[in-house]
Amino acid sequence: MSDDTPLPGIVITGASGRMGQMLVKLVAASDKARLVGAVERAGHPWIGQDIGTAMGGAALGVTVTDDALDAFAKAQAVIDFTAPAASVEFAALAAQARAVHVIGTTGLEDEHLAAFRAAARHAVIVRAGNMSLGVNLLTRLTRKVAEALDADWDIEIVEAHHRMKVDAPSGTALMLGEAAAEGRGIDLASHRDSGRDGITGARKRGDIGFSAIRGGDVVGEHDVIFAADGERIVLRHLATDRAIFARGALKAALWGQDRKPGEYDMMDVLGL
Ligand SMILES: NC(=O)C1=CN([C@@H]2O[C@H](COP(=O)(O)OP(=O)(O)OC[C@H]3O[C@@H](n4cnc5c(N)ncnc54)[C@H](OP(=O)(O)O)[C@@H]3O)[C@@H](O)[C@H]2O)C=CC1
Ligand SMILES: O=C(O)C1=N[C@H](C(=O)O)C[C@H](O)C1
Repeated sequence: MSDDTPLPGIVITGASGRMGQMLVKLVAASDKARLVGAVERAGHPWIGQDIGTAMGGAALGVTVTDDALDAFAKAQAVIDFTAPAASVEFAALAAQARAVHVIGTTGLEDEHLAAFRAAARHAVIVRAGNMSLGVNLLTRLTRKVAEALDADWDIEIVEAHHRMKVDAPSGTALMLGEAAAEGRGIDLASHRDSGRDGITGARKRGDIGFSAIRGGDVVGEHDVIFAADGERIVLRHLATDRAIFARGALKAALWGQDRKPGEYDMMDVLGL
């Protein structure tokens, strides 16, 4: 007997971006979901074109639009790797359309998080600063190691990304920092040390330090360093292909179907 339930329809926002194009290709090729929309900002040169041909490939039968609500109304999920203000706007529209909203956007401030919280009263939001299996596992390991070590072990997080990245520290570095702080039983906000420059004074015991490298086409590299007198532990994740983030996001969009409204993360999706 065949199952006639249609596959979940997915809209990609920021469809011309690095992650947007990766997601368009992944969803269009998937046998678990359908690509039903591609959204870009008003005035973008791709508006009105088929997303496949705009990307330089075969037509995919989906026209790029700037009417997000109209696109979301035809979808079961929205995958959104754009910019903080855009993701806030999309969260309200996805909630209105009752579509699952998967948010990969980073560089978020408290005001953006509050807007997501409000939208999640009406719809499912799955958000993570990193959607890859490897980084989410690293996050768990970081928490575990931080739990086992006291403040004689200085925690430093070093990240490297491509020259076009606009936010620092990366969303992943902050995720790792939160996990380290949780493991140690402290609050990250009052122990965060990012942006050292000049005569900074000696390192403050118990702080969690962040350093960011930007250059070339680095997809994403994260080290969590636990440094004590005479020894160091380094936990490392290297991303060499953005497909890892796209695969995680699609998994989240499918996982979110039929869940209760609320905020979820990749730990929920991956069962970690
Ligand atoms: N959570 C994760 O696993 C990952 C998260 N990211 C995060 O995803 C985000 C995007 O990264 P990346 O793809 O490299 O960035 P890009 O700059 O390549 O892409 C962002 C896209 O979003 C579009 N956009 C911005 N504002 C709007 C809007 N209001 N309406 C519609 N489209 C809009 C941009 O259009 P325009 O060019 O016209 O501004 C652009 O096409 C970043 O925050 C990054 O840190 C990235 C990888 C993995
Ligand atoms: O901007 C990127 O490229 C990435 N952003 C995310 C982050 O800020 O951590 C995830 C990944 O590292 C790539």
